[in-house]
Amino acid sequence: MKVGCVREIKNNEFRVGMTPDNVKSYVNAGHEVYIEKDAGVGSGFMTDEYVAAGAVILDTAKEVWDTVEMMIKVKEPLKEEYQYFHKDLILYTYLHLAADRELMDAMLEAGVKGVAYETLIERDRSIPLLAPMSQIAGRLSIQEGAKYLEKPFGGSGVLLAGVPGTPKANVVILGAGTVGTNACKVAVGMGANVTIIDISLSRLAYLDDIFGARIQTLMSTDANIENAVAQADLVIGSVLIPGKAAPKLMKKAYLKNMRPGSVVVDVAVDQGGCCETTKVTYHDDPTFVVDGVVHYCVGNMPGAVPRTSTIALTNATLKYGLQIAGSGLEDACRKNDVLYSAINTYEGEITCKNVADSFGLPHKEAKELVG
Ligand SMILES: NC(=O)C1=CN([C@@H]2O[C@H](COP(=O)(O)OP(=O)(O)OC[C@H]3O[C@@H](n4cnc5c(N)ncnc54)[C@H](O)[C@@H]3O)[C@@H](O)[C@H]2O)C=CC1
Ligand SMILES: CC(=O)C(=O)O
Repeated sequence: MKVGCVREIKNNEFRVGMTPDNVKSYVNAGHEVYIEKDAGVGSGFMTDEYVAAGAVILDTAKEVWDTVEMMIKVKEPLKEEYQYFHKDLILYTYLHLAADRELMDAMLEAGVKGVAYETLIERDRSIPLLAPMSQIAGRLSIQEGAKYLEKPFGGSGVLLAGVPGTPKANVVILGAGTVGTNACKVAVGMGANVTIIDISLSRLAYLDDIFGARIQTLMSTDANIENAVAQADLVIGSVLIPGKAAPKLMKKAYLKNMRPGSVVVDVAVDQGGCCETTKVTYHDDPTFVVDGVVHYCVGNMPGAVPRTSTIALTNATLKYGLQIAGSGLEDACRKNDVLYSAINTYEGEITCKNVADSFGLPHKEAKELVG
């Protein structure tokens, strides 16, 4: 199959869909690989490394889009990229369609086969193509939160760990999955008081086992969230219902109970965010203030540490990408039925129930359409 990747064009996005090592794996498996010139430079992968691995370098994104049968990206395509969509194109990337109706409509209109990293669910219910970026975003969320708590960045001037004789900062984490656990690890490591909230008691029990008395776990109820947030210096939004728009757990009214200069980092912004006041921000202007509370809502947080992120992401995407390229999407699904869960759009139909439900639209099961 002809596969390839282009340079990401989202604001301050420096990750790339394929490393030179990935190229070698595809070439060794008999595929042709096309890479846009300088696509990997932001992650420290130079064009001559791609050439040495066996890639054909093309000067423009258009040439790559027009050549490949499977496009391997990182972020959802932006409007400028919709012109390259066509029937039979396999688009293998993060899509987050529940937060982007325009993209979904463009993909449906063109008949694109959209394979979304974030909805590929393995047999053990893990989300292997989301997990590495969630690990990174979870760890970054505390780092960013700590920064925006600093007074010169608009924060309340609280140090997460405090010092002897002063209160530690209170960190409240909404969602105890991969982002939440990684945020918890860093916040505990930095010496903050951590409260973590989830609807899954088994998940809370797991965290209780891991962190013991160093954290407080709470069931996700409106009352628990409202009370915890009122005491919080830093709130991390990290809930997910795969494919679906995030539930708005953090109400606007709660902000008034928080100390001015407290910070909300809504990592779940890529699924629409779990705070009523969330709106998408970008790395070059990442925060805004509502009712005195600083909001950080960057949808591509791992793009800030692209070398680590690209390697972590492609470690996970390579295996499934080779399966799709090796047999074609349809046959690859028959051989590994886990792949059906990643197909969000297929020849003009929505094939992910949670995406369809987010817009009140019907869907068809990918298995029925693909066969
Ligand atoms: N902004 C960014 O750059 C990035 C954003 N993300 C996003 O972060 C979000 C979280 O991802 P993961 O941690 O990997 O998901 P996950 O599936 O590992 O964890 C989500 C957790 O949310 C919990 N949850 C669901 N509904 C809830 C509710 N009503 N109350 C409390 N908890 C609830 C689930 O039980 C689960 O434990 C996703 O939207 C993901 O796309 C991930 C990586 C980067
Ligand atoms: C998960 C995602 O969308 C990202 O890493 O940018």
